[in-house]
Amino acid sequence: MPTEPLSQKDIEDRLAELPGWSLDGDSITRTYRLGSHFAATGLVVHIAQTQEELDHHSTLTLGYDTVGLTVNTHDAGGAVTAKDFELAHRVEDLAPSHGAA
Ligand SMILES: C[C@H](O)[C@H](O)[C@H]1CNC2=NC(N)=NC(=O)C2=N1
Repeated sequence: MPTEPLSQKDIEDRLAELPGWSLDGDSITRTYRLGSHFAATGLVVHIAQTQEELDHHSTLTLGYDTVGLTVNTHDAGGAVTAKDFELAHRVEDLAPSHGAA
């Protein structure tokens, strides 16, 4: 997976395919709402497993019933790369099984 920084247009085009995700400074970010604190915690664990598989890690924020992700690519100097979108798509695929909205 390439780690070249993506252009602003490429980022915007890719975000258009990811409802709920947005650009926050030099990172992409999404907050999921869950049905309970326990469900939110379970989602965090599942995301952590996926991040280990990808060897690509976001900053995860666990709230009462929310999970926030904020990610960019350290190896690209903190720019947004295709690896960040790969993680975003993987999380989008697994979040519904936790009842995430
Ligand atoms: C050594 C290890 O493979 C690298 O440090 C990985 C770990 N997780 C990572 N996560 C993120 N977000 N960006 C990286 O560049 C990165 N690099």
